[in-house]
Amino acid sequence: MALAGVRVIELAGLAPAPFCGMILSDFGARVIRVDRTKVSMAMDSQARGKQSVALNLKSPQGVAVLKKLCLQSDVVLEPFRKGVMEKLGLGPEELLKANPRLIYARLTGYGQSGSYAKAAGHDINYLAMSGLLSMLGRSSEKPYAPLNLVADFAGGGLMCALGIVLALLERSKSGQGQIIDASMVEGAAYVGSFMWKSRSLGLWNRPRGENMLDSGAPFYDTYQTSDGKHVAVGAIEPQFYDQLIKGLGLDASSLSPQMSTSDWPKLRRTFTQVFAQKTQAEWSKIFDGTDACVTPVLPLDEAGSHPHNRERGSFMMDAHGEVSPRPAPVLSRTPARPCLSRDPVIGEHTRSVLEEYGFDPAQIEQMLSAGVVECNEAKARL
Ligand SMILES: C[C@H](CCC[C@H](C)C(=O)SCCNC(=O)CCNC(=O)[C@H](O)C(C)(C)COP(=O)(O)OP(=O)(O)OC[C@H]1O[C@@H](n2cnc3c(N)ncnc32)[C@H](O)[C@@H]1OP(=O)(O)O)[C@H]1CC[C@H]2[C@@H]3[C@H](O)C[C@@H]4C[C@H](O)CC[C@]4(C)[C@H]3C[C@H](O)[C@]12C
Repeated sequence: MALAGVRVIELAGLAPAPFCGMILSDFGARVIRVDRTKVSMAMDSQARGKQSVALNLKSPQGVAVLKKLCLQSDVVLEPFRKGVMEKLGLGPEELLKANPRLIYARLTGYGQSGSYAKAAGHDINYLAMSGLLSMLGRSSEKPYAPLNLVADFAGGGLMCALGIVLALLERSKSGQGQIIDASMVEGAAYVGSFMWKSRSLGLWNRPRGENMLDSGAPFYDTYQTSDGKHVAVGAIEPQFYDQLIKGLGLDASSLSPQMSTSDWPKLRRTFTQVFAQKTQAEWSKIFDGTDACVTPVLPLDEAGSHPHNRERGSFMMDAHGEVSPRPAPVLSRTPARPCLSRDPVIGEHTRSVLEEYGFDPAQIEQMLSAGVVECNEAKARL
């Protein structure tokens, strides 16, 4: 796998950093998640392939353990508010001095500088600060955050993984590590570069929800079908739009021109009425195999069984029968090989990892009784 041999220490966080760690793990990195002690249940739903070490970083010995782990690792990934790691004596200066090859990835909302750097926040706040949230939502409605996809995952976890891979690539030439300041505001904004750079094309001149790609255009929207399901329509180019009109059984000469924005509400009403006359499956029968750009809106539990996705194996099932997306993209020689067994129990690998990183059994026992570390191998066997 592409990242085989790369060792990552991931400090347990909420959603973006776990996703970043899971990507690295799916593509072959060894990811050790450092959890807090005295936590009853792991809240990391993106723990695939990771190991868990439970370590109390509020004790000097716990900090020393983390330093030792980082000394023999390639990447440390931290998801805390600015200043938390420094307060623990685990700041980048300290860790990079000990291991100059270390890649120190800091995944935060607002970045490591600026007046918001220390403020709490979540996806919706970062998306708002990126400028993008102002563009999301239907006409005459307030801005709407599309789940926590854009800042937490696209601009956060994924962008941080890109930073780590870039830093690993660069290290193969320079031999040196570096610090990654991954701000979700900036990552989200960067993912949205098209929106900035296409303003000159007039793509966003109209109010929110009234432009071509923000649900303003009737040929770029979703419609309800007679069985209460939905289809997605993305027929932008004239040759594809013609096929949409044909599939809907409409007469093009009786409709206003596709790009006549003032006629869009009327056209939308027509499309709404027509789509409501057949079931989703009936529309699929009509549009599959055409270039009309009409697809069913699939719920999560149907996406995996759609023939196209099944043919490609786009979704996979783990040992517990849970279906989730196969890692993307697909690399021809060194594809991801995601772990299919269960997620780790908190502290399941404390003992084995510490032994591997050079702690002797007596030291581990002492740390266990002092509450510096926690081992839960037994719980994992239940
Ligand atoms: C699934 C839900 C997730 C939703 C995602 C949400 C939409 C997001 O946007 S996530 C992105 C959040 N932002 C960031 O990650 C940016 C960077 N980070 C931060 O800004 C902050 O970390 C913070 C704002 C996110 C959190 O601030 P906080 O003050 O809590 O923490 P920090 O200042 O960073 O300091 C960390 C302190 O912890 C110490 N630490 C760390 N590791 C250790 C260790 N190993 N040992 C000892 N100490 C450690 C560190 O030293 C710091 O200490 P100090 O403060 O003293 O310096 C989930 C969101 C909410 C969840 C639910 C909720 O938790 C309630 C229930 C809990 C229950 O257990 C399970 C069910 C819940 C309902 C739970 C369910 C889900 O998980 C959630 C819904």
